[in-house]
Amino acid sequence: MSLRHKVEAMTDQASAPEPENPGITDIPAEADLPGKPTSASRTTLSHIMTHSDTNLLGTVHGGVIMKLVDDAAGAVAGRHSGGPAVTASMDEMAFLEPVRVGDLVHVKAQVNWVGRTSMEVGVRVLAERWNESAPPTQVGSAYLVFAAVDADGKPRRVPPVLPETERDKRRFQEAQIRRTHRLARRRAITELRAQRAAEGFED
Ligand SMILES: CCCCCCCCCCCCCCCC(=O)SCCNC(=O)CCNC(=O)[C@H](O)C(C)(C)COP(=O)(O)OP(=O)(O)OC[C@H]1O[C@@H](n2cnc3c(N)ncnc32)[C@H](O)[C@@H]1OP(=O)(O)O
Repeated sequence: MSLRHKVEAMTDQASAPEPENPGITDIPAEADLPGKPTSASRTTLSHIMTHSDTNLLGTVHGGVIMKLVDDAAGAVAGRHSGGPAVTASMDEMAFLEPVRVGDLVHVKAQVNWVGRTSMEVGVRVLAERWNESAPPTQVGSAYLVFAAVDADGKPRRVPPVLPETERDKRRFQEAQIRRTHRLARRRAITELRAQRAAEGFED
């Protein structure tokens, strides 16, 4: 599938009629998947940071945090979709405070939004000293898109997510904004590349 076709195949959640897409595992229209509440798959992954997690500066490596973020988000996506799901993208990974050896890190993840075969998972990273009773502080956040896949690695349908609280509803709406921006950015870049190629520029 060409990039242009892929971008155009990325549609918004369940609002538009389902386009033909032979790449997606076929589920009969009548077999509408029942929605799942946000809380059903919300997950927290906790991990104590040790010396093996540090970078050359002595603080915890960003890649260690990103691995935990991917793991927690993957568990949420797997739970929500009822099977395997793969990371399609990770964006807006923010590191707000350094994390240190001896910090107990909590990675909290939930499904913010779902499309046809993809899910946006929002993640908050909190840290607290392992031996103090002070409340944890937020040290990072990220948004990841996961695609649910079948045994052949092909995208498969995911159940709708049912936001429960006002915070869930706000996150759902914000995720739709990010989705729109992802699509617009990819489309603009694809069109720019096509235009440059048509004008004879070589990369
Ligand atoms: C009960 C069970 C419990 C299970 C409990 C399990 C617990 C377990 C815990 C551990 C969890 C570890 C989690 C690690 C997770 C990895 O580390 S996975 C490894 C890294 N990732 C990969 O290898 C993925 C490689 N990429 C691919 O396989 C394919 O590109 C993909 C992602 C399947 C997409 O395939 P495609 O042919 O491009 O399909 P396409 O129809 O165009 O796109 C499918 C959907 O993805 C979206 N999409 C595709 N690309 C992008 C992109 N770049 N950005 C945003 N969205 C995108 C599309 O918009 C579309 O969404 P919908 O409109 O259908 O909603």
